[in-house]
Amino acid sequence: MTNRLPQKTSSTISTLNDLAKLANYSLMDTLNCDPDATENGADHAPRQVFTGHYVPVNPTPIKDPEYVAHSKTFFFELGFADSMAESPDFVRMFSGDISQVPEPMRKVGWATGYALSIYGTEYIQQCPFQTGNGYGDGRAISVLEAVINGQRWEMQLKGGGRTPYCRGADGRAVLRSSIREFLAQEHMHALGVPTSRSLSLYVSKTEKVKRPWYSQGSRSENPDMLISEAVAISTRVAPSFIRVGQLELFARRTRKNEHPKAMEELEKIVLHLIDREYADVIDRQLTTPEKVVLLAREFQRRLTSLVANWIRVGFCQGNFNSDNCAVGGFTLDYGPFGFCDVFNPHYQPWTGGGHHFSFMNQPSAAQKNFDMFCLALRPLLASHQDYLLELDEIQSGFSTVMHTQMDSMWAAKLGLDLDIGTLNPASHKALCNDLISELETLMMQTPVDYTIFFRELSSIPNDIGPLKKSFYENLYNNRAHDSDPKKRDAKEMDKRWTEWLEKWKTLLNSASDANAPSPRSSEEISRQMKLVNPKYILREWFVMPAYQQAAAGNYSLIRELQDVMTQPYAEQSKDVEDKYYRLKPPEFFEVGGLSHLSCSS
Ligand SMILES: Nc1ncnc2c1ncn2[C@@H]1O[C@H](COP(=O)(O)OP(=O)(O)OP(=O)(O)O)[C@@H](O)[C@H]1O
Ligand SMILES: [Mg+2]
Repeated sequence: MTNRLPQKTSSTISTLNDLAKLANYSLMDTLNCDPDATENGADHAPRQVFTGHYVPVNPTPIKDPEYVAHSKTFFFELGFADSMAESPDFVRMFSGDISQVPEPMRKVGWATGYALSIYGTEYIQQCPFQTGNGYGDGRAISVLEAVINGQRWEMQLKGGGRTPYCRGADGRAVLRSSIREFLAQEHMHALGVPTSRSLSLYVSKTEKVKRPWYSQGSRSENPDMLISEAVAISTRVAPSFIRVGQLELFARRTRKNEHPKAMEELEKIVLHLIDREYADVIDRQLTTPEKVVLLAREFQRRLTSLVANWIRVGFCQGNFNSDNCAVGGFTLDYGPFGFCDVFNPHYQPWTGGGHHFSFMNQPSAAQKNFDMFCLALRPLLASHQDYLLELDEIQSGFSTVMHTQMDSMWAAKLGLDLDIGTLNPASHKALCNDLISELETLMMQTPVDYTIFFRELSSIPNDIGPLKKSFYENLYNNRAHDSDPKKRDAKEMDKRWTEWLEKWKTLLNSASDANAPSPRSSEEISRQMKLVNPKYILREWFVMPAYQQAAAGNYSLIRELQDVMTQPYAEQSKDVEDKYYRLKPPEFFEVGGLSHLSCSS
């Protein structure tokens, strides 16, 4: 199994038959199948799965599927013709009916089991059997692995019906949550943040399910009604969908010696993961312990970089459990996520998510997932003390690596170069750190719109006038009652902002002074800053009208958001700017479904 298989050289895939020729099922062909599974994939009732890496299971098609959207960008990257998205056989397959797919595609999909840790604590009670054997892809079913232009991709239906891991739920996703995930994945990709991708989205014209949700304008924290919503199937695509929780499942079984093949299954999944996600950086010839240590180092690099990127763009993964943490190091599961409007380190879009998964705590949440990942690898190094020590070292170095990533992320957002050859690099770094921490305080106290603030700063304004476009005056006025005298006086605040701006400029200038190896012009700094500080962000109050209109069969806002949000760094038209480069209107604060979500499915 390798990612470098013979492939089609021509990049045009115009029909499902063209795509079928690229099918290559590495997971089903090399990993262990659950021996208790039914052969025909009609395995939809909740049950315990004791062994094996996957359960063959057929998706349940949605009734009367209708095309909603496909990602033109991703189709283009894959070499897919746009016309395919609405062609009957493609629609049939990606709305859940794989009974007629052309060979060598297979007429059976697969779901995988995984374990759950929340912020570093192992859970089994969410599993209805209290054993952890019922937990896994409850409504995500993979239907294809294909090698396209040298890259292996797995295509997975979300909302594809019940699997043995459904824990009694319906296996469905509703149109609302599917639109959110569909738009967010492609937006994140355009922002330069590693992510699963969106392929297609189809809705049922006739099939509905009930979900708890908020009544119009509700300010309550939890949903106050049940609504009936159309079901949808979106297809997401990634090199693999292996999660930290998946490694944990096999490691826990190994630790408890649950069955004779436990260790073998753990090793197999880890080696499979390396082939799927790390083949370019981990040599196939190495021994397992050597590979494991390299894997830990590389995953740590990817994970810390991912989280720094999340913070760069204002993204919060409100439910960063180990089962929502892809070991490939990309963003996975856009359920209780959100992009912050107002900068708030404690921002958490999901009411059930808790402070541990809030915006600025994501580095710690990532560390907890990394700890669980390392714990899962340990059985593979049990008889190799030296490698175990190396793993320990990597694990304990997490916060240092994370800090370095965060420092360079903030420096990039501020147009600063941490590594410039000034006379005293240590004092330069200390000045940068002071500047960043003062900025955090100011952004919080004012408060500012995170995206607009950094975008305005990217124009390197002469005074704080342009930055004030990002100030939430209404919130500021409310805080005028605050007992802290520093916050009481708007003039005092302006003064602090002005001082901060001056300090920032001094640092910018020192970075482009004559002593620097390659001084940068202001234009160049501004241009670079605009490549890391997006102008357009997928704010929840942009998405809500899109899914509301879609529920009435109008998909035009989805298309508009696809256009705008896949060029987040570009200066777009005046109309787009007026509509999408704006502070969050006061009436949207504290509104259920907009400012916070209680569940996402
Ligand atoms: N309607 C549903 N039917 C069956 N299983 C579900 C349903 N909703 C969620 N689940 C399962 O519950 C678990 C936790 O839910 P979570 O919200 O993280 O999932 P998700 O958004 O479906 O998952 P993911 O994107 O991580 O595959 C997942 O294993 C998921 O498959
Ligand atoms: Mg999930």
